[in-house]
Amino acid sequence: MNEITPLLEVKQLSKTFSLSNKERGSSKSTLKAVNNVSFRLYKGETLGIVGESGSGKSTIAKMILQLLEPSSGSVYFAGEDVGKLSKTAKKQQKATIQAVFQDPYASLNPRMRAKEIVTEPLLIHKRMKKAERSKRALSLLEEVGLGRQHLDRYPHEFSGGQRQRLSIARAIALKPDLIVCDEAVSALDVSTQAQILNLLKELQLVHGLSYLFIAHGLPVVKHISDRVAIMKEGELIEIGETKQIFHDPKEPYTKALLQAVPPAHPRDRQTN
Ligand SMILES: Nc1ncnc2c1ncn2[C@@H]1O[C@H](COP(=O)(O)OP(=O)(O)OP(=O)(O)O)[C@@H](O)[C@H]1O
Repeated sequence: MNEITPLLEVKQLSKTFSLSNKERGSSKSTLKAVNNVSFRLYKGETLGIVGESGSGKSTIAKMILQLLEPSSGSVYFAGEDVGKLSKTAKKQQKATIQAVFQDPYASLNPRMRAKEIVTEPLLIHKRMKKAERSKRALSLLEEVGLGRQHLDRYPHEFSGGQRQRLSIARAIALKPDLIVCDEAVSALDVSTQAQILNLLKELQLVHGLSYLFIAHGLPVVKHISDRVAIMKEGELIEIGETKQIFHDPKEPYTKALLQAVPPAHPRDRQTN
């Protein structure tokens, strides 16, 4: 990868879902969840992706994380077409792209202790022996502002913000290049949101991480994003420097989003 090769490049990415009869009345039909989306993300950069619920943000995230096959288009990582990699290369690449989701209750195994949760990726990718992993567990927790006293706790023994710190510790365990944050702070109250955003920024500086930061409202992405992309009904309708998007938006839809008090997402009812 040379200096100008983007870390991540999404080219004309589309995803169409077939809907069953039940979902769409009597006739079978399809839904274009993502339509011809292209963008680039560079090393050390944060790209915010904002759009209302159903605009296709998570579907893009899933295609980048190789959890969903694109219907057409490609995802390039460090200049390589992910769809064309061998099975082994794909597995290796998966380790370099990690994710933090909105609901740590759903993404953290309730029966695992914090020390096991944060080091499980190292076990899966056979990166370390047991003794080394225990040491790493503590350093990972410390990196996200938790401590020795948290090592043996289960997810339900943490607050919402602490659980998200745990998700972040797990996401950085394999020293990835990119973290996809899909509504990662949406369920948290405003002050906890700010703390988690600050933590993400610190980790970005220390580890040279890139973030794809997905949210349904613009305020959340304002202080973390270098650039912001706006999604509407599966299409990327505007992309620009954060300053430009906030102070000189081109699209009427972006202007409307800026004026809107973002509606509470149905999943945002969890309190800290
Ligand atoms: N597996 C699936 N089968 C059928 N339709 C799907 C599937 N996954 C997503 N969709 C539909 O695709 C569209 C885009 O969904 P997506 O989850 O990507 O949106 P989003 O912008 O992330 O919204 P949210 O913030 O609510 O998660 C929606 O209409 C959704 O119902």
